[in-house]
Amino acid sequence: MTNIKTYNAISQKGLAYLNAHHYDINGQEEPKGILLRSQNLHNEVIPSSVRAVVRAGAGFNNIPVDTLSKRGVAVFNTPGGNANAVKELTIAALILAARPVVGAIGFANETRGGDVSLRTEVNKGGYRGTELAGKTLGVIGLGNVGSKVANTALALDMDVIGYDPGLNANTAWRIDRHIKHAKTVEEVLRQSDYVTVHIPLTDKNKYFIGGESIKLMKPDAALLNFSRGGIVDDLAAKSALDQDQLRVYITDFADEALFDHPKVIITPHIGGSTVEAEDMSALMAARQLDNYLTTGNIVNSVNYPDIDEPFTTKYRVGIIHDNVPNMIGQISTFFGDKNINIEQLSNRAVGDYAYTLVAINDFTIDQQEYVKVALDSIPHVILTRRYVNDNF
Ligand SMILES: NC(=O)c1ccc[n+]([C@@H]2O[C@H](COP(=O)([O-])OP(=O)(O)OC[C@H]3O[C@@H](n4cnc5c(N)ncnc54)[C@H](O)[C@@H]3O)[C@@H](O)[C@H]2O)c1
Ligand SMILES: O=C(O)[C@H](O)COP(=O)(O)O
Repeated sequence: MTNIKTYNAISQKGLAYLNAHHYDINGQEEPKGILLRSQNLHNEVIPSSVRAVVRAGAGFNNIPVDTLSKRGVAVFNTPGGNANAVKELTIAALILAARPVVGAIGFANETRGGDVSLRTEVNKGGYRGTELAGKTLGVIGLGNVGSKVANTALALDMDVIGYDPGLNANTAWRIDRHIKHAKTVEEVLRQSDYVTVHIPLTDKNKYFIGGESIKLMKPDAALLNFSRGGIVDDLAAKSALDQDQLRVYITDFADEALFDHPKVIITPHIGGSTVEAEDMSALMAARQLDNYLTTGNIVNSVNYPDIDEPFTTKYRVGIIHDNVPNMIGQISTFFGDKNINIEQLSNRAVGDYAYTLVAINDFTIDQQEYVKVALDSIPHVILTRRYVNDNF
């Protein structure tokens, strides 16, 4: 059986899917795949047997993607699998930023003894809040999470302004037409009463919201970070709170520097922690992993191009290679040399890498051995794998 190594608590739905498809979970064999959530893989030794690493979740900054790409290991995530969960918690955070709910609960518990209702009624004035309706929400990053937050905020009668230079024709349709599109992040920061960040942690996005950005915000604005620690400069946020340049900071990422600050609310990275989101992300991850290992189809990869074709021939050969000229010519020549008929050839490239999937019906053992050696000898080929269709 093919062994899959897991890290973190992976929902039973995903594990059951793999079990039902004849995988062993954390068995004795060298693993062919790794399934994980937030475990930091940067310092782990990843066995040479591993062909795929799948993140049940959105953020993949915990995975050494560049190193794995050079080794021919496909890395996947599960976009959108937990977006609704993060949206709901972000909306809760907006309400916590508008109404002093946390303090009010503490106050209610302190009024025990004597005439409770009289004391709460006399003193509740200290817990008056404001309403979200009519205020402006700035959303930085309008991907799976940000687009849902933005659309929901409209339903709360907020005005919404969004910023995402990476939107394309496929992703822009998710966003309600009443959302104003900002050309610069500065526009969002200046105009918003609430700013929420939903972007990945990359080298470019490290401290995307720092001291200078916070200075552009209204002094009574609220800042929300349900993306990743390190996207907002927590020390800059703390300093702005201390100098009344920011009203409240709510983050899903604990930081020693922020503990016990009266204007900070910290949650322990629970944005995606709902039963539904964990089930959905694990199931997506398990399906994508099985699909890749058994058919060579790549869906939701973060390092290689997606190719998702029905497996209608007896064999396929998947070739991961650098995105350089003349690869398809060289690959098909070797098949032609041995008189192997190619039924279909799919090729896509993204960034530095490309993927070629060759579909074949008649493929003798001799031909298979020749093709493997020949393809591996082509400069810029990173990995070749053969897939056999059991249903054929
Ligand atoms: N708190 C949690 O538990 C939790 C759960 C899910 C996701 N996340 C985090 O939230 C991030 C976003 O999740 P998602 O599912 O929406 O991802 P996504 O990939 O669907 O969307 C990210 C969007 O950010 C945009 N973007 C990237 N850099 C930007 C920048 N500098 N300025 C503006 N836009 C930028 C991209 O174009 C993309 O549209 C994830 O990368 C992850 O780190 C956290
Ligand atoms: O990027 C994500 O999907 C979230 O941060 C969720 O992380 P988790 O799987 O560790 O809860």
